[in-house]
Amino acid sequence: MDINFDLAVSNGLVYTNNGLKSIDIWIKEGRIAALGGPHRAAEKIDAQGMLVLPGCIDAHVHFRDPGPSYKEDWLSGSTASAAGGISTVIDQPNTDPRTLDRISFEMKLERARASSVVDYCINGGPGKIEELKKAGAQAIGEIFCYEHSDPEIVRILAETRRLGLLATIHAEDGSIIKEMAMALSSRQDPEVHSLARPVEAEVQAIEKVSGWSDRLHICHISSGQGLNLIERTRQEWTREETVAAEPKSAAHNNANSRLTCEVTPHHLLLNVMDYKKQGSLLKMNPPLRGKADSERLWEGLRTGSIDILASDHAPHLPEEKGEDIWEAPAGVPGVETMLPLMLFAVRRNLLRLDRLVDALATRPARIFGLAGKGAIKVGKDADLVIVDPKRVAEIRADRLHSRADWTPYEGMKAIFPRMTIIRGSVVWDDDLAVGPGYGRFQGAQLQ
Ligand SMILES: NC(=O)N[C@@H](CC(=O)O)C(=O)O
Ligand SMILES: [Zn+2]
Ligand SMILES: [Zn+2]
Repeated sequence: MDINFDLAVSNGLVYTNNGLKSIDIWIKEGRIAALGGPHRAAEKIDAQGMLVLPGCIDAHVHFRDPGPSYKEDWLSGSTASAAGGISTVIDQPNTDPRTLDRISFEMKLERARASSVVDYCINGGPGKIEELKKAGAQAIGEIFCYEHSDPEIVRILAETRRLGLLATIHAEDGSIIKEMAMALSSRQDPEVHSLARPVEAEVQAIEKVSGWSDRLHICHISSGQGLNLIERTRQEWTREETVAAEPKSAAHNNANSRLTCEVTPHHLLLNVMDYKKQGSLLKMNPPLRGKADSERLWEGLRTGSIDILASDHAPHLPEEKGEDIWEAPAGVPGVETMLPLMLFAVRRNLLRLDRLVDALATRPARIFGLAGKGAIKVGKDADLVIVDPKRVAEIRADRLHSRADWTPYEGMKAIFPRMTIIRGSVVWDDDLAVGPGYGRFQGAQLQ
């Protein structure tokens, strides 16, 4: 028999579109070329006793490069990703300079090209949207609602929609935050951050943007009320669709796929009570809420009404975060711990494995238009995560790879992947196994 394939991943329990199967994966030229054998391959990875999942997509990371790269850069951020089973990231535009036009986009692209070890997409901010589209922006956003006036947001959403791009929204209304912050300015306890950015700010922003566009992705929802509003809006949009003269058929015209949303691990696993132990380290936007909110978010993730998990990996150094609660920068790291924490959640029966794969691979690939990614299927990129479901470990910041150098999940149990494979090459095997720049741009234009 000829050696037809470059690599075989054998004897694993493989997550296919038809469920978990004991099946061998045959890889050629970076793609999945066959499922099931027998065939012959130049190299073989024995995945006996392992789960083999599609490589995960983190649709929301802040890699700080170009910009304050002492907090993170493309190499450190992508190494953390690979170690956490993330094979593709989508980077956000609030870098320095902000990614608002072709020049700043290309500057970031060049840095990612030189350093990223995982595949990547780059979002454009609400600047020169047409230019950003041509440069290969995956989506526009996250659009920080609290940074813009209502008419500005209306204009940004209209232009984004006209150009056929997806608008991703950081839904917090600025006027509510301003008012609350003023009223609370004498308080110094960390909880004040959650009070100054109340649930109403999230609800109000979602309410507004969903009246201004009919295709939106809401980032990092934090509250039960926010989720309830998303669900109600989908129902309204569905009713409008049913009475519309032209029946809409394509999946993208369905109200459920026109209004999508994401949740972060921190809004699921942490709540305002955790300020007691971690104080201003837990300052992030949107802020932590009560336990009832987290429970409602878990429920939304389980039912699929929350489409995807995304980390909102927002690294800052602990010494910066320890400042006065009003002055501390907002954001927590999370790209490396997301899949491991959620695999442990599956073990605890908080989430089903099929929903986890849907939320970290299938749906992000669909929502962000990554046709070659998101499934173990012939023809797709051979992006695989190999997991030993029995290997439970405690999270320790000194074993993680982000320059942030701390984690809000210290001591929590998690299941880190054994190996991450991207386009048929082992990228992570308890250590980095490729050189800087292995990752490839997944944008529409410049592949
Ligand atoms: N989530 C955060 O608290 N901070 C993010 C920005 C953002 O996503 O809002 C950051 O870039 O630091
Ligand atoms: Zn945000
Ligand atoms: Zn963000």
